[in-house]
Amino acid sequence: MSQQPLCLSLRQVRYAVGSARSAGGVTEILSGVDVTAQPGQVTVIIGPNGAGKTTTLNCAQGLLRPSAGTVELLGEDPYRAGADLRARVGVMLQDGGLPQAVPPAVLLKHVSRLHQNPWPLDDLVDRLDMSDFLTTGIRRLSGGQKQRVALAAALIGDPEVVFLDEPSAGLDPQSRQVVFDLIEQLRDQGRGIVLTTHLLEEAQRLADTVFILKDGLVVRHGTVAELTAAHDGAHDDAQNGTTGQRADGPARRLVFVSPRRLTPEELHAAPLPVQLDGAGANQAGARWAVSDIADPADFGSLSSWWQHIGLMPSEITFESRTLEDVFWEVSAP
Ligand SMILES: Nc1ncnc2c1ncn2[C@@H]1O[C@H](COP(=O)(O)OP(=O)(O)OP(=O)(O)O)[C@@H](O)[C@H]1O
Repeated sequence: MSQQPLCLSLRQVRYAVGSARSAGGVTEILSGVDVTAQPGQVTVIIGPNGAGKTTTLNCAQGLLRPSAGTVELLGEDPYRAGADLRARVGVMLQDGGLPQAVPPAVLLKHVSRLHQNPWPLDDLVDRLDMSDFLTTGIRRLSGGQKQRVALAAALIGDPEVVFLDEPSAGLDPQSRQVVFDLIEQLRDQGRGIVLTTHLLEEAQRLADTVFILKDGLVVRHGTVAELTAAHDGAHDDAQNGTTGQRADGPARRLVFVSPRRLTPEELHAAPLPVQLDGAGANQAGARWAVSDIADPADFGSLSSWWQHIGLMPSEITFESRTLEDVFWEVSAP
């Protein structure tokens, strides 16, 4: 990865709730998180529910004070910094946090007046395709429309760094495209964008750098190409983050269709991790994925396994390895 100045750095950030004297004791939510972001890049944080993504963003924005570690946002400690830093940062929270009684036009004009060099409102309305509902009370807007208002509110101050917590949650494909295009424009303008998402296709498409969080720790990080390569340049951040890479070159994902259900014993005997593809069920006709086929020996061992269990797949296809494959590898218990 190129070494540019950072717009955000979290080093060994810990965050705990509760106290030793309370009934539940202390619960550590972040256990030493390292995340960095550069201007002109989209940095994506992914991880299962409860991994600590929102808590990481909250520490990065100065909304929470870490119990240990350091946070620098545009060179300052965001928890102690004043209004000057806040004016350079845009934030779109997961629950929007929008006032319900006013229409978007009133809200955005008000927020715009709080900034010295606001983004021209007409341009933002145009880019986010908001003109149809600009004068409707926010309470009456659909989830996707509210989402776009929240994004506009995060951008109206013309920020250098933008935090977006699940920006495309609840959006239909067309609105999602509008938001994706805008995120790409923000990146091209040299802003730093840090976002969380559960949509791994979205992460794969937008991310310059991905951080995968699990149980309050970054378990892997790198570019999408690094994370999905056979011999990857991605960084294993936790001891258990390694995936046992072997050969150089692009890794492939093999998908086979099983004409019958596979037993737990058969799956246990597989030479490589075999997982149901997507949300499929273990039944006749199920699609099974093997996510890290790096050389012919892998294919040979799979073939021996099929022979051993007496299974003739009705279909075999190779696909490129995706971020979703990496996600499943590192999020397996
Ligand atoms: N103030 C708090 N007190 C107790 N537990 C908390 C608190 N804040 C967060 N948690 C817990 O910490 C864990 C991480 O929460 P966080 O919201 O950061 O996860 P997340 O990765 O953003 O999850 P999701 O994908 O569901 O949005 C969760 O188990 C959550 O319940």
